[in-house]
Amino acid sequence: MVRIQVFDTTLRDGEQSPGASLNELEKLEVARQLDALGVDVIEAGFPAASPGELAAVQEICRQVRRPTIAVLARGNPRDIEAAGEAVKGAARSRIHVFVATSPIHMQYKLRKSPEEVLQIARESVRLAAGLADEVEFSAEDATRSDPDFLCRVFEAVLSAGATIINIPDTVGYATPSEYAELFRYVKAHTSGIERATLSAHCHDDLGLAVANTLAAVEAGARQVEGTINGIGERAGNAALEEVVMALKTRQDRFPFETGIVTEQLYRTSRLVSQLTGIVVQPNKAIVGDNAFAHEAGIHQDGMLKERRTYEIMRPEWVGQAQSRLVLGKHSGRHAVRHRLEELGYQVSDADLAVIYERLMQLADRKKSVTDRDLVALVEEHRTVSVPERYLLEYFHVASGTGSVPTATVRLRLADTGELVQEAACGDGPVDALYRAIERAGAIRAELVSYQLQAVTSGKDAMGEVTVRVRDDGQVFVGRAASTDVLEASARAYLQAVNRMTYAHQAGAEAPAAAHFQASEPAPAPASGG
Ligand SMILES: CC(=O)SCCNC(=O)CCNC(=O)[C@H](O)C(C)(C)COP(=O)(O)OP(=O)(O)OC[C@H]1O[C@@H](n2cnc3c(N)ncnc32)[C@H](O)[C@@H]1OP(=O)(O)O
Ligand SMILES: CC(C)C(=O)C(=O)O
Repeated sequence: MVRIQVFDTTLRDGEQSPGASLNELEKLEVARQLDALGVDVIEAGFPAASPGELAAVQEICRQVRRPTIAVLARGNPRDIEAAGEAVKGAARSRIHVFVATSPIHMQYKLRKSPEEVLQIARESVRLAAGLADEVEFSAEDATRSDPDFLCRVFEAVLSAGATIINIPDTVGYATPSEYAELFRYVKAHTSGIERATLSAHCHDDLGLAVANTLAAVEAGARQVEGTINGIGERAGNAALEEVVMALKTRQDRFPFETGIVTEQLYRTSRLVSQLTGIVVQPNKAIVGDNAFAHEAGIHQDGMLKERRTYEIMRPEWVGQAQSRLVLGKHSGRHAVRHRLEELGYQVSDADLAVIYERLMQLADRKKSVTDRDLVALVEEHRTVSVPERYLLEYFHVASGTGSVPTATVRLRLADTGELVQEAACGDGPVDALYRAIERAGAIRAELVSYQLQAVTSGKDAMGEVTVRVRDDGQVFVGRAASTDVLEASARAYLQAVNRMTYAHQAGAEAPAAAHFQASEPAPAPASGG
């Protein structure tokens, strides 16, 4: 199978991302990881830029021996000699010479005529050819260059010793069909081009870098250039992990192989992100945290039945741990049941219906629902196993500095359907709430303890309230969780009271899990709350 060469320029073009500069040790660490990833060429830097850059490249050449080490140079003797000096210790070296060929670059930036540019390109490549194992030539801004002039330049550099011809879309201007057409044109109109490897180097100004790279491969490119996480000048370069996985996943379109150990992609992405400080967006293809996460119920159901319904790649292929079914307001019952089973809970359809409804209410209030949230809902539901006499219809609590906490509560009495409403003041909002509940339901219970704990962290964390009430020497427990701690407090209290009432009515003890003997050491009662 034909092999596509993977040219990684994270340490050169990637490092041109604002704020992404790496020191010598960091560059070496990335180079080692790129070696483990299996790239064919590491473009390690631009030696003429600074003595530190030159030293970093020299160290990479000494220590990273499998891949070819390339360095970039402008078309002038100073840059090319620095490049030669930098890579002379490499196991296999490449000098990458570039000269701009578009009218706008030649006229305004280089201030040179096309003939002068052609001459510079030829002489530079000739000089470089004597200083490294191989020379790559890039016609900067090729996609805005005159194609016939481009072919003349390529013929000149091929005869001067270049063996890799790069056709960069420097400013991310091309569309996929145009870029492919340019490759076909160059192949058809440049004599000697068949001896060279054609290379694609795309920028992402219009978000087309990966698409353009793949189009170039279809049109004959046999080297792809890019960076990890797509970092690079301006909007960045083609993301190598995306290019490589497109080639691997769509073998029907791209019957090629690469030397990439794809299982190393995620780890490489994390390292580059950590060292450059450039965060990977969660929805980033291949290496983003959500790349294999499914939130919508229909998708989750499909995934559970057959993962290929919604996944074209396995997360393990790219080194991501596993697919995730994220619980949230778009989740369906299949996914909730599945997660519960993974957490060790077998639930009946009726139980699932209740837990699902509570989960949806929670998801409306909370950005993400965690396993701990789900467990809290299940535990709360499991303890609500007696008929409820008092049902909470409504509550309102007013409290603040310098005011008397006041609560209004409306309960429905299950046996008669009657609605009862009362208000009360208290030492604190919870106290006021509990007094209002007691009045509305004509309830007599001694509050033994009140405990509030956060189930998860963050501003939208669920608070879980556990309440113990005592009557006739027996202690009854109620527990409820909600993002609103007052709501959790009201529901937990009513749950304990409902159990107590049930125990009295039935003339028997409430279910074992639902009460404790009075002798159980209980936490101290809440004060004021
Ligand atoms: C498309 C790309 O990504 S190209 C690579 C970009 N990378 C870098 O620029 C690496 C970091 N750059 C640097 O450290 C510095 O810019 C250096 C050391 C390269 C040059 O610094 P300076 O000598 O101060 O020049 P400066 O950067 O201000 O200007 C660039 C000069 O190079 C010239 N130049 C640009 N490209 C080329 C080229 N391919 N061949 C020859 N000359 C070139 C410009 O015309 C300009 O020349 P002038 O001074 O005669 O007008
Ligand atoms: C030097 C070349 C390859 C480049 O980075 C570009 O044109 O974008």
